Amino acid sequence: MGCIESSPNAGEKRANRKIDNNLKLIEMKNDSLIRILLLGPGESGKSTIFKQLKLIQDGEFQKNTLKSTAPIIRQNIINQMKVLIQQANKLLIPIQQQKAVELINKLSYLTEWEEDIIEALNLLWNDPGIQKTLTFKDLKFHIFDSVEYFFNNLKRISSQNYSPSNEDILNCRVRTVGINQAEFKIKKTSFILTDVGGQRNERKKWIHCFENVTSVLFCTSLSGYCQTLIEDNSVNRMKEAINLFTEIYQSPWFQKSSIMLFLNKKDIFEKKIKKIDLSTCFRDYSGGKNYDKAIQFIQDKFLKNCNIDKESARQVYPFVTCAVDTNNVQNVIESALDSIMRRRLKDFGMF
Ligand SMILES: Nc1nc2c(ncn2[C@@H]2O[C@H](COP(=O)(O)OP(=O)(O)OP(=O)(O)O)[C@@H](O)[C@H]2O)c(=O)[nH]1
Ligand SMILES: [Mg+2]
Repeated sequence: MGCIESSPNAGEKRANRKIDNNLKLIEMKNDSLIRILLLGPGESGKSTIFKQLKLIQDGEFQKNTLKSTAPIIRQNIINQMKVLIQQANKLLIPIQQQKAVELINKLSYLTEWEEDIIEALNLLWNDPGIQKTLTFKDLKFHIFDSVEYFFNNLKRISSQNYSPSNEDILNCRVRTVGINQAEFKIKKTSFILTDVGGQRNERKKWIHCFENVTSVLFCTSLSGYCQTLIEDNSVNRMKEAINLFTEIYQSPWFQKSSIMLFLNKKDIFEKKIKKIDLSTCFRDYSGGKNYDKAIQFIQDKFLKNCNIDKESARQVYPFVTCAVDTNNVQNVIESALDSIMRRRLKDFGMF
């Protein structure tokens, strides 16, 4: 007589599923570590996100970071004042404090500031000519986004025992040359994060980090819609970022990677959009100086070349971010990590 095998009851099925899932989890853990690659054009905020993750993980910046960043911040300040002086001359805007101009123009790399330098910087920052020149930033010339932040904190930064605050470090600008990598553990998820230089000449090095990427975190500056590239002042920054994003999305390297789109610098964008219409960049925009409409329009422009409606296509996860705001980055990163983990579980057939 043949033996009829009884089919498993609901309890057994549940138990089997649990074993299956546990095996898949082990397989998934063994598969490889999560690798996240920060990509995007220059000055979009990649390294600021990288710094934020260090801060979120460790709770504070290390002493050697504080020590090495202080002179860079002071150099940022001197260099940006030189830019303002040069642009005032170019725009034929008179500067009253000519002695201060001479002193600042003479300076090269400095680690300490003497009293006369501090005074010259103060006088120049309050000079009507420099303030007038500043109103032409973006439209006529480029200057660091953090220029106002640092000059508004000049008194503290010029003090003798100055040690940078977390905010100072996050606002400090150092162009990335080459590749930086670190391992992080946030919300029990371990991952390797790679930060690269975004300016055009740096992008040649990107290919070295393209293998086995779980997720690409593409950073773009929302405030770039009225700016041109440092590398080529005939190219609009936002248009360059959209082209780059499309290239990354379509690249064969990332066909299995999830893509996070960080529409960054929302704080700067919020102020700028009230003054400069988005139609200066996109003629087909007609939403006026409205923050939400403008963000939606930009997001659609980035996603227009991604096949997000098609079933087979990969998901792009857009986030509107402010990389200098630790709480915002923490929330966004946790949510991005959730999406990455969910996507991995799906890839391993677990839901
Ligand atoms: N206000 C504001 N400033 C930001 C934000 N994100 C970045 N910045 C500033 O923008 C500047 C450029 O940021 P980085 O993180 O150096 O840009 P990056 O993408 O790493 O640039 P590269 O290294 O040249 O590729 C820094 O001074 C940051 O402090 C933001 O959301 N808001
Ligand atoms: Mg960088």
